[in-house]
Amino acid sequence: MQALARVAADLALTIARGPLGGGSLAAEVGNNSDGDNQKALDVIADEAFAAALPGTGVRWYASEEQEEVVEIDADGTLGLAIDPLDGSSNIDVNVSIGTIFSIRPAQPDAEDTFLRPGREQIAGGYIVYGPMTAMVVTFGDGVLTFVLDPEDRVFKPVDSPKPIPAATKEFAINASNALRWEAPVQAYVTDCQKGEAGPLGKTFNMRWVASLVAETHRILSRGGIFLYPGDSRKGYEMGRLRMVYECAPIAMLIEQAGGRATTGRAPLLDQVPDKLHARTPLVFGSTEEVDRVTAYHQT
Ligand SMILES: O=P(O)(O)OC[C@H]1O[C@](O)(COP(=O)(O)O)[C@@H](O)[C@@H]1O
Ligand SMILES: [Mg+2]
Ligand SMILES: [Mg+2]
Repeated sequence: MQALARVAADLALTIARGPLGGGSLAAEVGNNSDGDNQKALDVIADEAFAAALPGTGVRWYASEEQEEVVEIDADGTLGLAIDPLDGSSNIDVNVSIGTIFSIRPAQPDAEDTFLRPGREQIAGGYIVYGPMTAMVVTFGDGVLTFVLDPEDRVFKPVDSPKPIPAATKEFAINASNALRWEAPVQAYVTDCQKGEAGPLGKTFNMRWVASLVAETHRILSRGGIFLYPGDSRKGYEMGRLRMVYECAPIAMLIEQAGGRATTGRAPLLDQVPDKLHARTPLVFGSTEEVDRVTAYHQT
């Protein structure tokens, strides 16, 4: 955790300086294993986290930016899966971005460490680089929040978020894909949009930041429901978000904060990914609405 915090404090400074560091942090520098464009900051973040890990007890390092698991220390007891830079499309528009991490017991086999249910995580969390930089983490017994003090560059504990309210009137989904969603998701969002006169009987607000960390931070702060379902675009049958280093740690945090996280159909933390970069549909947030989405999938 100290190594993660040190790198995060450095990244927060790099991000805050933007172009003052020389060159664009959003410059395209290649493609990752998922076919995504890699931005300069994706690579800077990945290299910085990997370089900070020797001697910390981490054996296996799995990153969105690397095709395969990397061995750090052969005698380490932990596996670290990481999305070094989440919300890459927001780097050059000065909107919140983040890092998502998941810590697991190391297994003898590199991939087998991560191809297991999210319930086996030791810790899950994120760092959000926004108007303030904060680290939010769970070790399986509630949620802890630390804010980076820019004056001395130390992460300091602050009050934990209150439990996520069970009821909400705010949903988050990339509505540009509406015509391609599966029928249950189309039906649910249409019913949200019908407002008070519709079957849900309340008027909803909508948000879409396009940074999973920022959406999670908002939902931990005031509730809400987030959906990234599968859709009919090629390669998006299972949505966009990756199970091992995006969805599993976020789901652990959300459950620890009293919310719910599912695939739309079943608890996310019970699912077993079939490959390191496997995608999964993700629905999480306030329990009443997440349960409602599950019910729409059952009818
Ligand atoms: O551009 P879209 O389809 O709205 O997707 C936005 C989602 O993609 C992501 O940016 C994916 O993460 P990366 O930036 O790490 O690839 C999420 O943070 C966000 O929720
Ligand atoms: Mg991401
Ligand atoms: Mg990323």
